Amino acid sequence: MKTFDTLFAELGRKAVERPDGSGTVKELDAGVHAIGKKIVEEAAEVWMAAEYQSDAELSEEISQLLYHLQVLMVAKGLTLEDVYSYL
Ligand SMILES: N=c1c2ncn([C@@H]3O[C@H](COP(=O)(O)OP(=O)(O)OP(=O)(O)O)[C@@H](O)[C@H]3O)c2ncn1[C@@H]1O[C@H](COP(=O)(O)O)[C@@H](O)[C@H]1O
Repeated sequence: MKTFDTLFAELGRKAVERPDGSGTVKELDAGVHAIGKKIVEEAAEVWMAAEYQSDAELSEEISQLLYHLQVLMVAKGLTLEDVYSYL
């Protein structure tokens, strides 16, 4: 099963290798402003799912929010340690 750390490593590789068809590359190219908007959108979907949808749907929305947060981390050049140091 993929974890937060293994997904982050995968996204870092995508950013460097820039494979065709990667949604991550497309999102990175769109820039921090666009990524930030996606994060806000996904956060709202998490909120709504928590109030009105199933646990499975909530879990999926949370996974998408985590993904977009990771894309922002890659876009800004942050490492996992940068974030973990505040946990
Ligand atoms: N975990 C994810 C992941 N979670 C969410 N998303 C993207 O986030 C978006 C989900 O947003 P929405 O629910 O709003 O769906 P949508 O409205 O149809 O999406 P858009 O129209 O905004 O693109 C979709 O575009 C998904 O492709 C993800 N895209 C990729 N990954 C993983 O990231 C890795 C790299 O992916 P690629 O860069 O695409 O190869 C792979 O392991 C993927 O499984």
